[in-house]
Amino acid sequence: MLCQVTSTTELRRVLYGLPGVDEFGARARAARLATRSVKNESKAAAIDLAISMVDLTTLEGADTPGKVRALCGKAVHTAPGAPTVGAVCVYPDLVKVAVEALADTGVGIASVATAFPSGRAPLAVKLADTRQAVLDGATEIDMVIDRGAYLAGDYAKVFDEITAVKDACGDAHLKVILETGELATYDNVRRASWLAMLAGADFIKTSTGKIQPAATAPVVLVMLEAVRDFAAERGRIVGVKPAGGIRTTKDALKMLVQVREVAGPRWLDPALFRIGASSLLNDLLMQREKLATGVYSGPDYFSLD
Ligand SMILES: O=C[C@H](O)COP(=O)(O)O
Repeated sequence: MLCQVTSTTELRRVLYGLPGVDEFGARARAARLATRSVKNESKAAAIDLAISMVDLTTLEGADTPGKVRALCGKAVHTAPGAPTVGAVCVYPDLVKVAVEALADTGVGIASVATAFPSGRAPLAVKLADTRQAVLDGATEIDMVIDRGAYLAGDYAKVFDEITAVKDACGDAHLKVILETGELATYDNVRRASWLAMLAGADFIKTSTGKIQPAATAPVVLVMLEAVRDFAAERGRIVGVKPAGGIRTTKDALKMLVQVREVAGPRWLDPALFRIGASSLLNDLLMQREKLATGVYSGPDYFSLD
């Protein structure tokens, strides 16, 4: 089975051949799944799984080396007996700081190369940004697609950019951010998911966290369907990363239910599902503590996200 397409004509044929998304159906199914709760006896394991899936993120203009070091400390020392997070996610110029702070911890180092968050830069600049981040030690690259080109129907340009960035990644994993809040329709979300996967994405990611709406339940559902169908039709497993506005344990656990029910249990693994979040970890740790001791320790007990 072919994972990738070999011509622009084939790319358009595959993308236009995708069935349209039943918007009402997607919203209704997402809402139905959101009413399902994780059973109490499985909750502790689900919270630990969610912790291991967090891409602990700081993407502010005011980020400092000290802030990144503190974030890395938190990524590793979550709570006694708790797993580390999946990765920290930082701007490219702070990758070296994270590499030093996370040496020998097994925590991934993700970086938002490619002129994040707008993606508005010449390809050569995006490739240089990517290569430098990888050279500095990033193990995962979160690239943004060119939404302008996508919305203008120039799928070949978006495809070529993703394949070029994938090439520049070398051994680093590539997460492709669709910025679904700017794609306007669920059909676009499905088509952009397929485009990214055909171009070689290791993960498809909803959002930069800078645009609303971000990781809504129906959008995540459409993307989970896309990776499931892509695996069935093309034989390659691609991960999913919702990001943006995910702040509570309740939201994270609802996502795990969606993952299991829509994509399948195989995706309940940090190698295939991540949650990009700047302020989710504390709530996961608080709920974990509450489950173990019966009492809330309060937000002051934990360092700030
Ligand atoms: O990639 C991750 C996002 O930037 C995080 O967004 P957030 O600050 O809303 O959690």
